[in-house]
Amino acid sequence: MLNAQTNGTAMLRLSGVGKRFPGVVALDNIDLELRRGEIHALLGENGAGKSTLIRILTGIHRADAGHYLLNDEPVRMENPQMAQRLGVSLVPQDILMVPGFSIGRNILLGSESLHTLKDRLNPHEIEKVEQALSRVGATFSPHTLTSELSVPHLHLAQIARALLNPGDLLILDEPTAVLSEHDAEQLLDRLEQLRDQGKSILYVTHRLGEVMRMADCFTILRDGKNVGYFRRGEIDRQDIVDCMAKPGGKLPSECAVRATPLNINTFPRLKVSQLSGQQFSDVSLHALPGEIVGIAGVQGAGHGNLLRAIAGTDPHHQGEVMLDSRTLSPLTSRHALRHGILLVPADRRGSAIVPGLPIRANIALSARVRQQVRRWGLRWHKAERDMAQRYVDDLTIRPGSAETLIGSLSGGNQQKVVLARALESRARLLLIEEPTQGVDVRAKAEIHALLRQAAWHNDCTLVIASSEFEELIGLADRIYVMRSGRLVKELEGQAASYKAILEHALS
Ligand SMILES: Nc1ncnc2c1ncn2[C@@H]1O[C@H](COP(=O)(O)OP(=O)(O)OP(=O)(O)O)[C@@H](O)[C@H]1O
Repeated sequence: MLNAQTNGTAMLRLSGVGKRFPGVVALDNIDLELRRGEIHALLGENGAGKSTLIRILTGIHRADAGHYLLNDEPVRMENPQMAQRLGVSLVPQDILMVPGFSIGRNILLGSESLHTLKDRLNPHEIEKVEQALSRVGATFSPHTLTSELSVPHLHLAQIARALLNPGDLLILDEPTAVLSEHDAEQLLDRLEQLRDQGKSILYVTHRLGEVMRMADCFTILRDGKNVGYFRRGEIDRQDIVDCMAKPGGKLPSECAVRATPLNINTFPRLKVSQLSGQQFSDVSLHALPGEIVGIAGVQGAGHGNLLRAIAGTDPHHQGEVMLDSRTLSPLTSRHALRHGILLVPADRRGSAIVPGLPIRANIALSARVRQQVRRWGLRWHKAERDMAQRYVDDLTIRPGSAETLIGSLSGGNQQKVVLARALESRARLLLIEEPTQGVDVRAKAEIHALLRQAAWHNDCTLVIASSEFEELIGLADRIYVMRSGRLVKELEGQAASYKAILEHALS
């Protein structure tokens, strides 16, 4: 066990680490020191090299160059098991769970008792998992199958797994990207406790508020290079953004104003009446043509389930959904899609990309997109390429060619491609869960600009479910607050403050 005396000494030292992928230098000559009892923020735009560095530290990738000292001993991390043995714990960006197993088995994977029958945990193990789950605020049972849980719940379970027996070096890759503010807060408190116990924490996030609050030092990567190391107090939020951005890059304006006001006397594009389904009940709401409507809720509030039911992907028990004054019956995903309702789910990377296809083909996976780029009824490759390249440029997707395989993009850049597909589909109603999870500050502003453009200029109605309330305040014309499966408040204009949303979402 570490003690206060060892705090501040180096736990890990990297020098000259490099990694190349075909056509990309992902990491170039990186030096990094992680000290005991410190939270070290690793920051950078999408594609800067953060996940690659983490994969090297945890034995998932091998570095092409450089040295790695752990506790002053040179190591060559052969695989993730070795990293775990040496006390390096990881909360990955993607969900890494065995699909048919219960959450309990997934959390204990590799350390279950030998006497345990298949998929049966003994009472001691169940208690251990329950404690691990409750430590991160999760309320579901250890027996729940992974297939029954939402994406945020799966992430919470992964965090619980890493915190069960955290090694001396804990690495977290965007752990709060899909968590509600409440759960994120709880995690940050827990990390501060672990730091006080002498653990070293390497923390990757695009939520700069989090690291401004708790990080002791910051390393900033840009295009695979280490462009800055700062101690707390030496740098503020704006300096970080400036340091992360490529020279000459500019954030799109976030404070745009709608050119023509919404016509509140027109018939709603979407009208939901007394809809009940899995984890929500008796929901009535409406959205006008060209309106951006937010549904705010903490994780588990049911806002994601509601969106999926409106899109016909999840079943509903009662109530109806009308699009442009026509009742959608039957309310199936195929039917909804035919009428121009498109869902962008939270698990975009898991469910919405084909890794072996280029960006261009991934955007054109949607039949609605393919219709836009046809000539004389045939697929028109040039139009498809030009369309995809436009999004690559507008959303600064990197590497910057529409022909790049999507599987080789960083997580945030993959998210941008999935959103590009939704925007290009020219839907009448776009239902988006957590539109900017895992994307950097610049891309966030770019995505907001494109969403506004879709609503204001292309007459698309947007319903956005998010647990990031500040995002909704900046983006939505009106916000419904959802709590425990019910809409509890509708807020608009000045009344839609962060405090008001939080009060209704939690009380
Ligand atoms: N398996 C791979 N094959 C080819 N290129 C890759 C692979 N993994 C990453 N890259 C490339 O390496 C660079 C760094 O990617 P990385 O995932 O480390 O970025 P990141 O900083 O973690 O981004 P994000 O914030 O979006 O997660 C990117 O240009 C990416 O396209």
